[in-house]
Amino acid sequence: MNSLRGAPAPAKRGSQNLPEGDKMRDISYNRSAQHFSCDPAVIEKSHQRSSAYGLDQHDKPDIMPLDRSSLSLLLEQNRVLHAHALPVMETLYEQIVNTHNMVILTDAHGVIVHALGDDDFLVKANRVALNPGVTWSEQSKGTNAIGTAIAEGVPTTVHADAHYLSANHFLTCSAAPIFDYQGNILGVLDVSGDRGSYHKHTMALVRMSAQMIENQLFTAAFENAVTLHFHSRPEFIGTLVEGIACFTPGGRFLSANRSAMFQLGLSQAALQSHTFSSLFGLPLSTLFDHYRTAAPGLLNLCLHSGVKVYARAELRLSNSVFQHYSELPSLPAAAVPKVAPRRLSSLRYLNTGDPHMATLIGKLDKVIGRDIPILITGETGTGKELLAQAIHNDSPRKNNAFVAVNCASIPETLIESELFGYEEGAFTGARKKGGQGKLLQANGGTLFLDEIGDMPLSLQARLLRVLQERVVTPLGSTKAIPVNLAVICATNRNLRELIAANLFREDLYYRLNGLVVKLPALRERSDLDVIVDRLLAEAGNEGRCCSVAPDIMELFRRHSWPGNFRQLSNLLRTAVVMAGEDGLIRLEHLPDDFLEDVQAEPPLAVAAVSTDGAGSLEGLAQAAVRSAYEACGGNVSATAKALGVSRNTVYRKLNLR
Ligand SMILES: Nc1ncnc2c1ncn2[C@@H]1O[C@H](COP(=O)(O)OP(=O)(O)OP(=O)(O)O)[C@@H](O)[C@H]1O
Repeated sequence: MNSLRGAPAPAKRGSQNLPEGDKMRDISYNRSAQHFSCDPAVIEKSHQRSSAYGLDQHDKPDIMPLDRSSLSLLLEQNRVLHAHALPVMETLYEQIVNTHNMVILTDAHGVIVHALGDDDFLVKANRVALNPGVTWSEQSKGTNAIGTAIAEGVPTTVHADAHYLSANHFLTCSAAPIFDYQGNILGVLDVSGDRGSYHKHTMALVRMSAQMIENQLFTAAFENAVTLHFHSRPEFIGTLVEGIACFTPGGRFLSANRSAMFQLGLSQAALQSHTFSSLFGLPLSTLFDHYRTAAPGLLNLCLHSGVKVYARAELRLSNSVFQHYSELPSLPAAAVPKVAPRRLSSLRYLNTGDPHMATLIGKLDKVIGRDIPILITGETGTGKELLAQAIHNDSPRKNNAFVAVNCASIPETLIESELFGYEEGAFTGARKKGGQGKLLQANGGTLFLDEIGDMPLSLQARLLRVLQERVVTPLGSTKAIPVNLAVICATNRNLRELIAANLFREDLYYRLNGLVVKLPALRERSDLDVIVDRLLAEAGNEGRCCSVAPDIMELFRRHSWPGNFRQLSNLLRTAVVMAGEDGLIRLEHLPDDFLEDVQAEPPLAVAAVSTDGAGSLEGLAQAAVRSAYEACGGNVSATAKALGVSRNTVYRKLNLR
């Protein structure tokens, strides 16, 4: 049987033929169940069509399925739809199990591809053939949810005697079309059941499930694209209402789902002439830079309408595109893997040209994924935690938790329960249900023990046991729970000295130091220019580029940076704001305390800047303050505000007192 012959093409997405205003209404997610349930006008129109197809209400329905070879062809033709729909159908079925209902997937012509159902209803369903290979187009069965949803291109409920054929009056059915990214119907998701099982929320469930399948098909359709998930509320990212838009690696718009069109206020056709930067006012490279950081959060973007949205991007690019974007200025050719991974490496992001860092990353690359304990040393703010997160991100454990514990910041009395967890009532003040503990939270992932040198001796013994035996026994419990975790430790203290002073266990030290890497201090790094550019790009200046004046860069090179990255990053963030529209960071944009530190540094450090009196640092500072003072019409308070320094500093620099 091929009931499809002669059947009119399924409707496009309902909005496609509507004027612009109506399109927007359609994609505005009218959540009212009534909007789609058993609309009398829709049913009436469908009954007229059914009669025009020559059907009689008392006809016996055609329940013959396709023959075996046509059925396999049908399954093959709908393989992708079926693969994406199946998990969604199973979840939907879990919601309605034991309610005398079936979940049905059809192709674009209403032929059933797959059905899941309650046993008792299946018997009845068999009578009307809600089985694979049977068609439920309007031409074949008259008015019914599947066929009518296809004909109308909208979610449709057909209840009881709203069905055209009296043989189907015992049914209640809610169906939602599944569209591809061009608005063509790919198939229909339907829940059909005994009329007594009607529930007003069924349609909402079906529509949400169809939307879920659409979103999955949408992202799968753009294998080699940059996919942006966005919404004005961060909690909605990853949900059905998120906007999804795809771009070519060069930034050209490819396609958007309904929510994206609604949020952008543009139809699919209007979006075709857009690019990522025309829609979001930023170059696409912003995304690539953002995702090279070890722990990228949500992006803040601004739509061309001025609405602020949060976004998460997926950069599913081919190797060549990945290399184009990930090549770092100083990366030696030999260090670029022949076959680059398909996602951006966090470790490579940290390799900005300093040879010491390149060697360190090379060593880490070799041990990653081998569960060799890593000990990171280095001064405060050199990026120990960032490096630990990058190691985790590049490891096979990346999809599991990265749990960081700062051993110095947790009171000694709490660190045991914090790490090992506790049973209900293990100690006074213990939470009712007990606590899981960081070791168990990190199970399957990576545990980062920061400031390990500050871990109390008594706990060092317990930690050693966990690392040796790979089991955790929560406080107050006798049950040992197996754990599988990678351990990365960090310290800015000298553990050997602590061992000599009997403050750190030697056996634990040897357990933890599978590979010891020392992060260089910022003043020792040769890639300060690249680092400054990166931090400036991250600091952002409402889309404008910011740079550092050459004399200030020289100052940076000579500063000792006791706070390392933390200090530089904070300083630049403030300086970017102070520089404002100007975009060039000059002396007057640097904070007072930094200038004072620089002046207090040994003369050698300042000497290069101060070749003569006028060019001295103090001279530069005075000139900067004087020019700001003049620009502010001699107003000390305004000058101080403009420079971000205290009024006293202005007085001092200008010798006004
Ligand atoms: N390579 C880097 N590029 C950009 N930012 C960095 C880099 N390394 C560190 N930072 C930033 O510097 C700050 C300090 O980094 P992090 O906390 O990793 O340092 P740390 O060595 O663990 O510090 P502490 O010893 O004080 O705990 C963070 O804001 C981090 O994002």
